[in-house]
Order: sequence, then C-alpha cells, then structure tokens
Amino acid sequence: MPDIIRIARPDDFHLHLRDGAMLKAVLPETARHFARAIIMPNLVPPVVTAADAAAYRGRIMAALPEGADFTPLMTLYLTEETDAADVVSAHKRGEITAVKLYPAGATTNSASGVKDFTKVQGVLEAMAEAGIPLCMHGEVTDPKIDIFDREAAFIDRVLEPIRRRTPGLRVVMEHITTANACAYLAESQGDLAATVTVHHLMINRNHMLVGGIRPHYYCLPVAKREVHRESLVELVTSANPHVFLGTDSAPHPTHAKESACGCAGIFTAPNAMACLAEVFDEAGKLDALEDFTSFNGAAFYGLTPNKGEITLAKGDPQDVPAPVSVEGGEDVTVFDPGRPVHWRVVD
Ligand SMILES: NC(=O)N[C@@H](CC(=O)O)C(=O)O
Ligand SMILES: [Zn+2]
Ligand SMILES: [Zn+2]
Repeated sequence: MPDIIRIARPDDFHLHLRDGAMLKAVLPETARHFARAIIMPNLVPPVVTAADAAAYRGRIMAALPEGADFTPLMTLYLTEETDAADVVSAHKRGEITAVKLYPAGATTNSASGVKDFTKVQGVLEAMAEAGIPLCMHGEVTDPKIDIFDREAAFIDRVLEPIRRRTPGLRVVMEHITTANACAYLAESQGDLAATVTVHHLMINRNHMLVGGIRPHYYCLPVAKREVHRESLVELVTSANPHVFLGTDSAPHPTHAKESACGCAGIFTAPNAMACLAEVFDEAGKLDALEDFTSFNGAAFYGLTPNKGEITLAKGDPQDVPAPVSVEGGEDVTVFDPGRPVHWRVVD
C-alpha cells in the first residue's frame, strides 16, 4: 500500500453548517478539503421554501473565507405543507439539489418534520417526475420501537412502502448504520443510494457506552453493534456505485454535548478525510477511497466530478484537531476516533 495518495477533491453529501457564528466557525473546516456539500436544512426555523434556501445560500457564501472554492448544494426541509410547485421550480432554476425528509421528532431540529406520510405523497410524485432526489433520515419515531431498531423498522414500515407507491422516486438513505440498510441497498436497483458517515465506520455502541458514557459519540442514528460497523466498512469498500460519503458533520457547542441531556450530532469536518483514509487503508482498500468520496455521489446527483485534487499522506499518528472556537466564547469538540490516525491531508 502506498503512503501517499492523490484523489479528486471530495464532496460531502450530508453536512450541517448551522447559521450565524456557528456557520462562520465551521464552514472553513469543510471548505478546506471539500469542493461541494449537500447542506442540511434543519435550522430553527427550518429551510422550507425556495426563498429560504436562497437566503441561506447567501449567508453561507458570505461566511466563506477569502479565496475558498466551495459550492453549497441547497436542500429544502419537507413538511406536510410543502408546495410541490415551489420545489420543482426551485430545482429547475438550480437553487436546490434535493429535498430532505425528517420524520417528526426523529432527530435534532425535526419538530416540523412529517407525521403523516400520505400528506406528502403529492410532493413526492412531483419530485419523481422531475427527478429530484429525496434524502431521508431513516428512523421510525414509534416510542415502542427500541432506539437500536429504528432504522431497520423504518425500511420496512416507511421506506419500502414509499418507494412502492412512488415509482421513479430517487431516494438517498442518509447516514446508514445497519447491516439491514446495507442489504436493502444491495438488493435494490437504480433509484436508491445511501450515504455513510466517518464516525459510523469507526465506532460501535461499545465505544460510546463501555467504561463511561461518551457524549461526543452520541448521534442519530445511534451507533450499533460491531457487526453492523463491519457491514458498513464492507459496503463502502465494495465498489457499489450507489454508496458515497455524507459526513453528517453536525456541530453542537461542547457544553450542549457534555450535558445531562446531551444533544445528538458528531463534528467530523476537520478530520473526516484523514479518518477515512485510515479506515480504507486498514481494510486494504485505499484504492476504493476516491470512488466513495469523489465520484459516486457526484454521479448519482448528476454532477461533474471536481477538477482539483487533494493529497493524503501516511506517517506518525496525528493529534486530534483542537476544538473549533465559535465567536462569543463557545467551542465545538472534534471527533476523536479513539485510535491512532496515521493519515493527514497535505496542503
Ligand atoms: N445526526 C445527528 O445526530 N444530528 C444531526 C441531525 C441528523 O442528521 O439527524 C444534527 O443536526 O445535529
Ligand atoms: Zn439525520
Ligand atoms: Zn445530519
């Protein structure tokens, strides 16, 4: 295996940038390595109309460091009131790339999400017709379903029925965490894709819970058993063109994570590429990294691959990046995979 590799500049197909001071603090961390990212719309209040997305895009562009070469790909937050015509015209004008479905109450800032899926059927049909991808947070919210089973239950109860009644709908299963989701993707044809995060490739639920509770490993969907992590590594290194990187880098102030009721989300933007190189190298599949980070997602979304390249080099274990400071005194703790990472991005 080589100890230096060059790959086409990567894209992040699932990213939380937030707004205001937090946006200003975290955006440079992504723009440093990634050329484009799908920007999640779960602000408070959420990004629901084309006008909201255009305004948010403006705030992102204004927060970009001088000289940065980064394109935000905007999304709309699907609600039971979403207007199909607004979605389709925004997509035609190139103002949005996808629509995001959050089951109401499933995750951070999902209160405005969908409760009754029949109410969004008209929008989904219009999206299928126009070829607009639907990104899904795939977890049921039924209180009777154990939190570790919520992704698998979502596939049977929600995803499969939606796909059956909406032929042609292009769906991205976001941040998959289970062997069930890997198998469902492998059996499906054409219109289905999945993103995988960095952290779900590196940690299982033991890492979060054995020897003390580690709030910086808490995210949704929650990390599962080791066999599921192994399935994810196998999937991303398997040359399946419908799986690609979505970091789900989700910054929260350190104090909001280290709390009696810590919020869900892991901040991986600064070390995502280094960690991925470590995972792929360890699997003996470094040559599969570029498809996962730089080609598969672009192809699914109909984008041309990025022109520039980044270089990754292997050497002594690297320190975990320092917390990122936010104007006003807060900071955001960076994902610590809890084991040596020998790779780094060389500027
Ligand atoms: N993944 C998370 O645990 N949190 C995300 C929301 C999400 O992607 O579900 C966030 O916005 O903080
Ligand atoms: Zn989510
Ligand atoms: Zn997310």
